[in-house]
Amino acid sequence: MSIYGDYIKSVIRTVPDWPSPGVNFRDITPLLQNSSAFRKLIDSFVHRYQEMDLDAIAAIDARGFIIGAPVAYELGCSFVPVRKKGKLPFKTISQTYTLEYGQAEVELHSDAFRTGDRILIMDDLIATGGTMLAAAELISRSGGQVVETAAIVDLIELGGSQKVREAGHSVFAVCSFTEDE
Ligand SMILES: O=P(O)(O)OC[C@H]1O[C@H](OP(=O)(O)OP(=O)(O)O)[C@H](O)[C@@H]1O
Ligand SMILES: Nc1ncnc2[nH]cnc12
Repeated sequence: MSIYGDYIKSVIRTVPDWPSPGVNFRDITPLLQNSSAFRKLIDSFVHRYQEMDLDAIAAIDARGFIIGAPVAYELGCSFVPVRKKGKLPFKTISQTYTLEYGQAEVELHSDAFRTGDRILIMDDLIATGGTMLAAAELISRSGGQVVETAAIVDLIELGGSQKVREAGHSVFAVCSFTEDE
């Protein structure tokens, strides 16, 4: 959690029963609309990672791009998109993962990193952890070193961040939500 964690959390909106009954959707659009909150969010990440000697930020399609690009710009490191299947034009490596219903696939350009590059993976939110784990697997397979995985929100009760940690990766989240919040 960052020093701005409680404030950032207070500007995230919960939309009950969206996109389906029983889901509490954690909507970051009010946070993005609030320039002061968005600046604090990006500054939190920059502060945490400025001494970590990162080579690149690998951000996950689509909401991960919103935070990954400004953080890469501020840190002066590369920005690498981890995209949903079928969006990247060059040679790709891909990783399938399990969603609540069915499977999905993320892809990375095969020349995105050099062996040993220090990579931070960024996404807006960790729920079951499937997306973050698939991205980490892709980075590792392409020779990158996953320094940390980072998100704005951790839905702790869904167990995703725990799974990512059990796979050997460090996890940083600016704030977290329990189901009843
Ligand atoms: O931890 P998980 O259970 O894998 O879920 C988290 C992922 O789900 C959401 O993305 P979504 O696939 O809805 O795509 P979007 O960013 O394009 O909205 C979110 O942005 C994360 O990437
Ligand atoms: N509850 C949730 N809120 C926002 N994004 C999500 N992605 C997966 N689960 C989510």
